[in-house]
Amino acid sequence: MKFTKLHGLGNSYIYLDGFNDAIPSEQDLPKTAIAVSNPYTGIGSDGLILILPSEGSDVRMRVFNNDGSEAKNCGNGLRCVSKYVYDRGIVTSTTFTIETLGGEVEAEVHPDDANQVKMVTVDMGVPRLKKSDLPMTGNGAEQTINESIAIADHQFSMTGVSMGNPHIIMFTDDISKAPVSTLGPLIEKSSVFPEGVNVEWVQMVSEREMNFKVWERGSGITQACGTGACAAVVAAVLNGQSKKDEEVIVHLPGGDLYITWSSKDDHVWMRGEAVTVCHGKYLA
Ligand SMILES: N[C@H](CCC[C@H](N)C(=O)O)C(=O)O
Repeated sequence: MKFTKLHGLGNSYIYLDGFNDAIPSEQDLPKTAIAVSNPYTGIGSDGLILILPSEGSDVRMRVFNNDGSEAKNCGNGLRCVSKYVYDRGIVTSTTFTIETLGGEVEAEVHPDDANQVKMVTVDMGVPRLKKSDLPMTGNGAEQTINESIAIADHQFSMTGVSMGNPHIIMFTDDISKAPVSTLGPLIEKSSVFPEGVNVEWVQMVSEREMNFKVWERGSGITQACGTGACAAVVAAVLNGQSKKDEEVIVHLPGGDLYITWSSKDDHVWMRGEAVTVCHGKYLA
């Protein structure tokens, strides 16, 4: 099986090109995601991403976490898919649309003088803020903004944001002390989140800068989460820590993303790198 490995700030996936190559059958996709993600017996990644033809958009992206579960969106994946389809001539324009389970987005690649794409901008659309959008249970308020929620004998102040996939954000004064590996999985699997959740901790540096760590639903600790960074900036604005229309630099473990929540159309814009690691043939 032919593949390409790409990463966005160290959040790497194995990409299969459904325009040019054969891809596994539907029922084999979860186990393929688990197998190729394994760093010892597979290729090593945070999951599997399919690049597919689309009925209504230019391209369709499907995302599988390294536990085989299918995600509804993936910001780093969208930037890498954008780089791939432009590099391979699957699209001929520098702007195009990508269909995801979480909705359609618009991407723009920024080729340099040598027509090489390093930076990509994605219009991630409108964040969804209702509890029912994640989904999540809670105190009955329609939105979860700095709401005190009890999980596993802990009390958390949480803000819930969906970017097509669910995110719960907590603010901390010291990101180095965020209990990502211990409390991340407990929150992810809590009954508060019937479909699971991506869990983010944020330390504000200023109105326009934050430090960020993530425990991803279905993949655990990753170097970066693009949808999570978007959700974190939305949460910061909702909590009065940042402002709409002001670009926020998000320092993730694997690098920086630039996020703006526009007041013009309520869309969230994400700008960041996309890197091709290798092309290969998976034989197992
Ligand atoms: N790493 C991805 C998020 C994957 C989300 C997935 N873990 C889920 O929603 O189940 C990103 O860059 O947005």
